[in-house]
Order: sequence, then structure tokens, then C-alpha cells
Amino acid sequence: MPAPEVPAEAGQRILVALDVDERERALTLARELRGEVGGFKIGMRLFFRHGPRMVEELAGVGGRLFLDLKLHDIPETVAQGVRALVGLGAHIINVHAAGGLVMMRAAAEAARTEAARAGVPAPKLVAVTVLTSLEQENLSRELGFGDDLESVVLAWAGLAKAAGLDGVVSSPLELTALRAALGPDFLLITPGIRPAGAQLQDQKRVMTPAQAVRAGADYLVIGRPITAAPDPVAAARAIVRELPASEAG
Ligand SMILES: O=C(O)c1cc(=O)[nH]c(=O)n1[C@@H]1O[C@H](COP(=O)(O)O)[C@@H](O)[C@H]1O
Repeated sequence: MPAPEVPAEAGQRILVALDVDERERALTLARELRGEVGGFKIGMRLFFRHGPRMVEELAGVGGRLFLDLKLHDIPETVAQGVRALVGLGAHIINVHAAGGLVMMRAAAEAARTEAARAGVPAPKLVAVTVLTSLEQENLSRELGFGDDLESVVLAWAGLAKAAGLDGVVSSPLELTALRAALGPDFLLITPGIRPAGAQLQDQKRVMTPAQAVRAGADYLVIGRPITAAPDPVAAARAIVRELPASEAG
């Protein structure tokens, strides 16, 4: 039976991180998974090898496309970087919240004005907060943060909202607090997703797909549990089956 073109509702929440080296492999994965999940993420691994053209090619496959380059620099540099990315076809672009309020404001303004100038829909702009590969000890002992991790995530997310961004990327562990603080319309995207019993690899702050949806995630970013599986379509289907249908959509 051929895969349906439009995935079941619960699957719409999943964005598959296409962290592979080869252009053909990325496109094949995207085409095979298109009917199972809501979309795809292109990050530095594919982008640095294949460039903006890869974003355009993946946009052509369909589904939501998240361009994850975690822009973090002075405001003008990030604003010009965002301008160069708007129009490639990505629906979501991220910057790093650690760049601060003025940087995020400049990025949001650049996304809006460039989209209007080019006559394309403005992408959602979201801010990465504390990476899911870090835990409290990394923040306090290595990086010198005085605050607890959840407070840092909440503070950075508050800045992102004040700057006019559409949402944040966080670990699933902060979703409940973020949703309560930032309201129903702020986009909450979470990597750090591992089905029960799966290898954590370099992820530290994780939940299962079902737990993350129940905690309020709009999108789950899932990479290796799907892309490194012997049968990525079967792996995606197994994850979608785990999701609470009534809360998805
Ligand atoms: O911005 C991201 O997407 C991101 C932020 C974060 O805090 N943690 C994180 O894992 N990611 C990305 O999410 C994906 C997770 O992949 P897996 O660990 O293979 O499921 C990778 O592409 C990461 O680059």
C-alpha cells in the first residue's frame, strides 16, 4: 500500500532532523517519510556541505521545513544572515537566544521586512535556548551560569517573545513551564526526544514522544531514532502510534 501523501494528524507534529552527509540520502529520506511526518529539519551538517540549494530542494519535497543554523552574532550580522535565508523556502528559521534581545529583535525585523520585500510568506523565527545536550552541571560548573537551568530557559524564552519571535527550541523538560509562562500561541519546538528504551547518545534532557506532546510541544524534532533506524518509515510509524491522538493536531 503506498504511503498517504498527508500524514495522520499526530504525525504532523514530527519534524525529522535530516542529519546526514549525502544530498541524495537526505532527499530519499524526506520523500519516503513525507507521508508519515509533518516535515523536516536541515541543520549544519547538510547545509555546510550542500548550501542553500539543499534547502530549496527539500522545500520542494513538501511538508514544514525547519532551517536550523542557530544564528548567533552581533545584531547586524545576524539580521543580514536572516535576510539571505528568507526566500529559500524554509517555514521555520532559528537564531540563538544567547545573542540577546537586540539581536533577536534585529533578526525578527529582518525576517519580516525581507519576506515583504521578496513577496514570500515570512518564516517563523524561533530562538534556541539551552541545548538539550547540556544539564545543570554543565551550566553551573563549565559555563558559569548562576541560575538554575529552567530559569535560564524561561528568561531567554521571555526575551525571545519580547523581541517579537514566534517561539523557542527547548528540551521537553521545560515545556510545561514555558507554556504556562508564554501562552498558547508561542511555538514550542523540542528536540531531545527518545522513544522508551532508545539510546540517549549525546542528548541529556529527554522525554518520550508521547510525554513531550502531553507536556505541550507543538513540534518534536527527531533525528537518529528515525534516520538511523534500519527502516526509517517503520520507526516513524512506531513513534506516531505512540502519540496521544486526541492532543495532537
Ligand atoms: O536546534 C535544534 O534543533 C536542536 C537544539 C537542541 O537543543 N538540541 C538538539 O538536539 N537540536 C537538534 O535536534 C536534532 C536532534 O537529533 P537526534 O538527537 O538525532 O534526535 C539534531 O539535529 C540537533 O541539532
